[in-house]
Amino acid sequence: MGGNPKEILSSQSSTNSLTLNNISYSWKAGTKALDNCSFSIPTPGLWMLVGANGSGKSTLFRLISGLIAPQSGQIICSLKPALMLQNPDHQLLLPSCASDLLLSLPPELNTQQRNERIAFHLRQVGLSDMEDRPIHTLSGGQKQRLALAGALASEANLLLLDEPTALLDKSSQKSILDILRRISRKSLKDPITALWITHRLEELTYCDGAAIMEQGRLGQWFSGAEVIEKLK
Ligand SMILES: Nc1ncnc2c1ncn2[C@@H]1O[C@H](COP(=O)(O)OP(=O)(O)OP(=O)(O)O)[C@@H](O)[C@H]1O
Repeated sequence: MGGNPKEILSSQSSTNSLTLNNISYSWKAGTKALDNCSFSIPTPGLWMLVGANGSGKSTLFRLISGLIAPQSGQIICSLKPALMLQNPDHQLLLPSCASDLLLSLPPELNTQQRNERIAFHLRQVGLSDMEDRPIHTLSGGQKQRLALAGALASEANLLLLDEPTALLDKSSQKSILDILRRISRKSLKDPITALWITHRLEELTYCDGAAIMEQGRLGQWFSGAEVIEKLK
């Protein structure tokens, strides 16, 4: 997919973790989904995107994750991305929690290291000792947390979360938000950078910054409270 010219750069020397310069993308059907979109995420943290249906948010995530290539502009990314979707059933593949996580782990680990990593990532998302649990017995919220554990097991440090709580109740929503806030804290040794698309405005109270997507462009970063005020 994609066209000319396209350029995705990986840069360890970049001072920003993720920068997009003048990215445009039109789907084959002719829809211009992104139109000269530019922004930077300067530090790790939990960053949220809001915007009307069709404003280009999911297309943006497909570009950052490398599933499609920009038709013009430049993506500079020094992080390893992982995409998380609304419905965890679209991401979980194997029958048990441990076997599913195994798929995401780096291949060079030995058995003991794999088991330790699986236990660690399950603990990280509040699913301690659930290695042998069949996935079909998990609640929707637990499945979404397992999908998150899979992203972390793959050593991704840029999580692209496309409405990850859209199908969840309030309590499961809060547990995912709490985990994301915890693993993206700047005081950690290796904090995660999370970009989170939401239509649930109450979620903006959890973020380090939020921006509004309009007609294929992302606006400037504000606090979550400021964005809630603008959208009222
Ligand atoms: N696979 C595709 N093929 C063709 N057009 C697409 C495709 N995906 C998205 N589009 C179009 O690109 C535009 C932007 O869509 P996109 O899904 O990126 O917006 P969005 O902001 O994520 O919307 P929503 O909030 O509804 O998820 C829309 O006009 C959409 O119809």
